[in-house]
Amino acid sequence: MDAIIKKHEVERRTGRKDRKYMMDTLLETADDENAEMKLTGNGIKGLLLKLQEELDRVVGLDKLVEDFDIPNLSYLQAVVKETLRMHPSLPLAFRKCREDCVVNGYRIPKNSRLVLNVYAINRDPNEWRDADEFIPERFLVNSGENLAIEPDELEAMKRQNYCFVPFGGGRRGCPGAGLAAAVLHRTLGVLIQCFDRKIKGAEKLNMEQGAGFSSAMVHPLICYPVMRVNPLETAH
Ligand code: HEM
Repeated sequence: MDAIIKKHEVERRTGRKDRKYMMDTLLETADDENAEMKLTGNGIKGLLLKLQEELDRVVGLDKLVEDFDIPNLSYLQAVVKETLRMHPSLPLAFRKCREDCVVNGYRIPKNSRLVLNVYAINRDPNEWRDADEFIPERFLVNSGENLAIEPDELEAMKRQNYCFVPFGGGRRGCPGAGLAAAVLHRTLGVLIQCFDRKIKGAEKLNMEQGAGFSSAMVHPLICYPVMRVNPLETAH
């Protein structure tokens, strides 16, 4: 993989290229400093305070977040969705075409290998307002964007015209989506409920995402947890 990336990088930089492949698009995105919103320390602080306010109001301070609390934590759900939209763990999904077909005017011959660019679909500027900005509010019911959180994830995706596909879609869509969502909400909920955090280098925080087949950050985020409330103690 390193060799393929290197070859594309060399060809791109020396202008020796007559065709553009998906790898080139991914490399361009990695190079473009405007392609990724850089969340500031203050931006993250405001977001975390909003999450803590919701958790305190809905769950309280004397018990941990539980599964049955999740439907009432709309902002937490919106943050998880917006994170998966901007940073899908698998930015590409793969298919093989079983018969000749035409999609959007493009003829796709039988047996073609297809790579679906989940990253680009989730940030399609025709579907998303300010597509490269982290705006969890877009998923809230009153956002006016018709992307509101719905109990039936697959139905919601269909209505959104498949513009939000962090778990892929169709028959080979991720079968672990429900489990992943449950674990993400509960884990993130408990972490934010119980801890504040000190971010190393918060003043020049950079959320830039690297190129590649998993969504690693270019600059790893290092946080130190600071106990905020301990519901396990408060309960006794
Ligand atoms: C945040 C967590 C996760 C994300 C973002 C994610 C995303 C994805 C994506 C994009 C695909 C490809 C779907 C497609 O080609 O249409 C996939 C496939 C798959 N995922 Fe996940 N996944 C997650 C968690 C999980 C978990 C927890 C499990 C199992 C417990 C799981 C099991 C699978 C399996 C077995 C496939 C292959 C399905 C097939 O080829 O038919 N995933 N996942």
